[in-house]
Amino acid sequence: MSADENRKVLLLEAGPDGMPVAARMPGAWISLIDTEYDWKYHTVPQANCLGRRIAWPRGKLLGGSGSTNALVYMRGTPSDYDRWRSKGCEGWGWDDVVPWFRKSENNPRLAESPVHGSSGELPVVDVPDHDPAEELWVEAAQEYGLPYNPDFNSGDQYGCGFFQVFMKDGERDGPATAFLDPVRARPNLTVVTSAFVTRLLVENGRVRGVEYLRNGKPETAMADAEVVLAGGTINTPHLMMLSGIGPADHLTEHGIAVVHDLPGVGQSMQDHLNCVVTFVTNEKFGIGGMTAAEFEQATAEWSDSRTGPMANPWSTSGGHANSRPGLAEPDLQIYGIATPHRDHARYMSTVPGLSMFNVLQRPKSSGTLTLRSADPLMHPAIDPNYLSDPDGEDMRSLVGGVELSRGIAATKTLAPLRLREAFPSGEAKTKEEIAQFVRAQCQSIYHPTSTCRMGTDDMAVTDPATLKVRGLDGLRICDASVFPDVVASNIMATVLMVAERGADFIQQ
Ligand SMILES: Cc1cc2nc3c(=O)[nH]c(=O)nc-3n(C[C@H](O)[C@H](O)[C@H](O)COP(=O)(O)OP(=O)(O)OC[C@H]3O[C@@H](n4cnc5c(N)ncnc54)[C@H](O)[C@@H]3O)c2cc1C
Repeated sequence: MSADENRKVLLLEAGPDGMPVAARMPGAWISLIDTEYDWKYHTVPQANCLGRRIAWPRGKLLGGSGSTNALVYMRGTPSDYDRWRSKGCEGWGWDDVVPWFRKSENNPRLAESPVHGSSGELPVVDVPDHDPAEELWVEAAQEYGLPYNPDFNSGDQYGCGFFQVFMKDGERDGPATAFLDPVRARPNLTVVTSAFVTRLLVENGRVRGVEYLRNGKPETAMADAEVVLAGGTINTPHLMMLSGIGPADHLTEHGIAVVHDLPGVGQSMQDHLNCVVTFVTNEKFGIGGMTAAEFEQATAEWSDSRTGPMANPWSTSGGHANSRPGLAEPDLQIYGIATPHRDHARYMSTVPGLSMFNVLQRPKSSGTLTLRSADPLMHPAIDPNYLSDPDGEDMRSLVGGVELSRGIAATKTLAPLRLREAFPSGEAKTKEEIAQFVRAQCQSIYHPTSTCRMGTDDMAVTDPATLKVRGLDGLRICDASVFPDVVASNIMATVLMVAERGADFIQQ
């Protein structure tokens, strides 16, 4: 937006300025969860997951979750965006969106491909050093029957291989470093960090500015042209509801004056659910086999030369597969992670091994985000309503995923490791026992979307032709909350595509 020097742009970010080392070091992203760089959200108790509250980390720093995530660059499939178009989002089909993906991409290996870009801000590359454990898992997945796929973003996701990442010279690159840092000195751009926006100021049907807290003190910023919300799937609808924009009955319940009745705000929420099957071995294998001294050495190597095991986010050996015969497209994204951890490495194993992720890519369940209170400091109630689809298709996919992991673990390629399936999935034999394991252990892979979804129906919040909030002047949304539904991939590449389009709409 600030490329046009006739515009003045104010960027307000709730998190602190600067990027901690753990955000820059690809192998350390997981250590940012539950820190001051995380909003530390949890779902409400999930009825179909034995009443568990499931962690939903969200990045709280410049670049948002794009500065704390696992670095995987993955687009959805052509059918995802064509479905968006057929749901009333004219201009958002695959052919329409490919140029916007290409615009921000700088992909040296795939520069010749008509669907990839080579001159954008975001470097999309292969991880320079794969661990032999990752290579072995990809070999095993091929033996199991998945074809090797050299480019998961070509429009055909099926198969196994190595995911590409947004990284430059061994360091994370992303929204903050690739897009913001290079233009931060522009005189028409002001960045204010530690600024927590608490309310939109609306007058006569037009958003005029925002109120925010800076170091605990209330401040106001007024916008001559417009306010663009990019707070993400949780915070954008939360802020709108706190400001009186949302379902009228719900706002009234919380004593908030209704400014604009928009029943779809906070509805239609989707997420990708992950079920992890862990296998252990006594062989020295992968990062799970590294000693504390070796870890220290790897960290020192990264600090000196940006190479070695810590230049790897440990999330790139994977693929897309079908949980059962008869599916038109893969319903699972799978990963072979070179350590047998639990809950995204919050709990580690005492011996080496493999974690095989099975991520439900096309969930049929959807949920809601609602207010707990009119206090902006109180977290909203996040209810993805996991595994609630009446036909039980979501559960069938994840049960199939557990069987798929077992199939890969049983290949001849992995036989020398003498893998043992760990507790608790190891105890689950029948389909019902596996389903109970899924209910007891599934977790989010942190891809929530669609709480202010685009569309033209009565429940749509955002106009697909402009990304403006429907029925209100001076307010646009540019984040994952506008997705009409979740795409079958990690979602940051699609968020950047939405942002490119949003910038273009503003320019017009
Ligand atoms: C741990 C983790 C791993 C992930 N791994 C991957 C991956 O490998 N690949 C991938 O594609 N996706 C991944 N994702 C998902 C992806 O990173 C996010 O979905 C994506 O970044 C969402 O972008 P967004 O702009 O919608 O929101 P966010 O990235 O969440 O950005 C919102 C920004 O707004 C700020 N903000 C919010 N509310 C306010 C307020 N009231 N006032 C001021 N500022 C505010 C936040 O602090 C944040 O900086 C991961 C996510 C997480 C959390």
